[in-house]
Amino acid sequence: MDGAERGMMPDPLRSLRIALSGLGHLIRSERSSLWHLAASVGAIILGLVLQLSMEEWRWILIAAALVWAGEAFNTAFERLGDAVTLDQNPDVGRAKDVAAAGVLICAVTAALIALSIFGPHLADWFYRD
Ligand SMILES: Nc1ncnc2c1ncn2[C@@H]1O[C@H](COP(=O)(O)OP(=O)(O)OP(=O)(O)O)[C@@H](O)[C@H]1O
Repeated sequence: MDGAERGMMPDPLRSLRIALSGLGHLIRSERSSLWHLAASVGAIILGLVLQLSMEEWRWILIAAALVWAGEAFNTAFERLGDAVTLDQNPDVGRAKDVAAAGVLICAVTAALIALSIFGPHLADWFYRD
């Protein structure tokens, strides 16, 4: 196998490194990522305090992943839009608006999931005798 063929082989470590570098860029460059980070850490702490079940943790994991993935795709669209043109362009503007709508859908869904998991626990905690 020559060098070129080896270059064609999938390298899971390289792919992981690239993905982590993208995640680093997401956290450093997007202010909203800090809110997602705070919300994720907050949900983990609250989940530990309220002693969530395994099933409930699964839903919290899905909710957090939904928001992070939505934000990642939105940021990717923003970068691609900016690479196409920094001038005003209705198609770029519309693409960014639609990507932002995707984030909103993910965030609202995640908030509803979190409410349905934490709500009953918090109600029990507040109203117990
Ligand atoms: N090149 C463009 N042409 C037309 N409209 C644009 C363009 N770039 C941005 N816009 C408009 O401005 C909005 C905000 O775009 P921008 O790239 O500033 O993202 P943002 O929402 O500020 O991103 P974030 O806060 O997540 O970094 C877009 O949703 C779009 O309506």
